[in-house]
Amino acid sequence: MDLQPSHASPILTDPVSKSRLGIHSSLLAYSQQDSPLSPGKYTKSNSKKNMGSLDDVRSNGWLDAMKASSPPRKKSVLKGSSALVASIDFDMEDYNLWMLEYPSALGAFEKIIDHAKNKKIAMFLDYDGTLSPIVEDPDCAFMTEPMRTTVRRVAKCFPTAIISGRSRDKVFDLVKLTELYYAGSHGMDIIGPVSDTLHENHPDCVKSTDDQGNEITLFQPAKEFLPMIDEVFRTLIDITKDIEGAKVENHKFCVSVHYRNVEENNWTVIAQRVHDILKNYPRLRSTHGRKVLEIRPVIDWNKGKAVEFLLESLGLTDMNDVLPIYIGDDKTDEDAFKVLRESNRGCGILVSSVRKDSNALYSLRDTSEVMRFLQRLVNWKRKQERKHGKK
Ligand SMILES: O=P(O)(O)OC[C@H]1O[C@H](O[C@H]2O[C@H](CO)[C@@H](O)[C@H](O)[C@H]2O)[C@H](O)[C@@H](O)[C@@H]1O
Repeated sequence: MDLQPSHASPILTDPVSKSRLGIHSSLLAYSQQDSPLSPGKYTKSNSKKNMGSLDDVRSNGWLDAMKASSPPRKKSVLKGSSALVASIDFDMEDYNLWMLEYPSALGAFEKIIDHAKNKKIAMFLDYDGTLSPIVEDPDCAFMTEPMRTTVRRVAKCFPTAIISGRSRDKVFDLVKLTELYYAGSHGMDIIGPVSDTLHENHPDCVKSTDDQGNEITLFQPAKEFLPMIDEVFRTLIDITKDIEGAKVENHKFCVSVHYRNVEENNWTVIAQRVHDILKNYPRLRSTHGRKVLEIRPVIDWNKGKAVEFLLESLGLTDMNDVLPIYIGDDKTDEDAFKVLRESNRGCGILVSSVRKDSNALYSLRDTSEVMRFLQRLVNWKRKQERKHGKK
């Protein structure tokens, strides 16, 4: 199977490589750590006096990453301003060139479904920026009703999971669909179907029942970090409370520190404070999302591992029978794109209206294109079923 567009895109180096973090490899596997830690024993000191010099976040690349972490707003076209019109034309040309490397999944739809024939599609969806547009207030990132209906239809046709950086509960509250599986906290909190082989490979899986009484598997590989995350969450609330616009969210196994609504000249301050707090937590690390710093446990687990886990729990690991499709917009989705690309199965679709290097194979411009792509997939599936006499 070759789903690769003719111009293969450059493969990213791991944005959170061990060497860049400067973390000893023994810290990477949660299973190698001692027994669960209790709150209060992680920090050496949270005092602002103890903080490093302001050079830190500038020299280690945090500030540059923060500035690059969300597409710039489109400038409004001033009538008569030929310079601005020229710059927008250049952006379009640049985007169109980029699309030669990452063709539109709508344009390449026939090619994609050609590979889906005689295969089971497994659908993986990110939430923010994929199913709901990016908005100023994370609490107001609602899905439209047409998108909800579309995702419900997708889930009726194909096994479907949402893999989000939000906590599982929060993303479920926003999506409100019981027809799918959910993985919250960047895949560190998964509810999937029951599978015996899964329990052999992941002895930490817990069998349980959901609210509807269905048997489910609960997998939480960072369980022992709960008290630490809770403690760092409270500390981060405290050290950012004087920064106007800063917002800290507790996502159970990770914490988000938002700076979207913080004046840009305060980004150094917020970055430096987070950076200094993390010096006291060697078992936590920070990654960059869209105008957000994500604090998470240093464990060998991410959205890519969550995709593999869910495929296994769905009994869909046979490469020849299955076409996994993953749609996402953010850096954390790159781990999932990478898993699909490196195992040469399925396809990653990056949602972006600006050029970005990615491990995805295809692109979609925005959430409305995501909805159109999903609708076309549902229509194609129903046509297939009618052709094969299924109701
Ligand atoms: O993995 P995802 O489902 O994409 O979650 C990633 C982060 O999404 C949310 O933040 C982003 O969307 C917000 C609403 O549009 C926006 O205001 C913010 O600037 C974005 O970073 C969520 O609030 C984060 O906690 C997630 O980690």
